[in-house]
Amino acid sequence: MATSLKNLSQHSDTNITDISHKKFGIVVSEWNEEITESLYEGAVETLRTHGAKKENIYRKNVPGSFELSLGAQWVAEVKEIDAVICLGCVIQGETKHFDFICDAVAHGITNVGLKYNKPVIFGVLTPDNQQQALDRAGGKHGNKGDEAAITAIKMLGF
Ligand SMILES: Nc1c(NC[C@H](O)[C@H](O)[C@H](O)CO)[nH]c(=O)[nH]c1=O
Ligand SMILES: CC(=O)[C@@H](O)COP(=O)(O)O
Repeated sequence: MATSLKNLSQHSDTNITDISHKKFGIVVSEWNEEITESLYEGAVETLRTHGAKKENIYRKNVPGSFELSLGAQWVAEVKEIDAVICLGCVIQGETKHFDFICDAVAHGITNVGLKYNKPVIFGVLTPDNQQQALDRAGGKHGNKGDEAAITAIKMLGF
């Protein structure tokens, strides 16, 4: 279902796992910082609301979304980390660069989760423009960071 038809921050709180002792790594791209900081705030707020301890949430910055995969690997290889959330925003430009980044980061993040057998969540916005990004980073369509955090929690409960 398209995000425009649902809210990223509306989710069922039923069957949410006890995460009071779980440790989360959040990898944040510094490109489009205004957006990614909002995603980060949404993710942390959601984790804390559902019981995660502040001291169990670790942040790792990377320059851009293309670097999220390696950043996720550096975090996922730490055995104490239970789940990794990757946050970024890749905005379409004039060239195919957008496609290459999005493809690389989607595949890269997937491979890290499979390699380390732990949830590595794709919290990357891929909008056509800045307004679409703002709408999904705490705007009218909710917050992708919130959605990513809920996804991590649900995966820990499976
Ligand atoms: N244009 C965007 C980028 N570009 C930078 C790449 O992610 C990468 O850092 C560079 O190609 C060097 O490897 N990154 C974003 O996250 N968002 C963009 O809109
Ligand atoms: C997604 C990007 O890397 C973007 O900033 C590149 O813009 P352009 O395709 O106009 O070079």
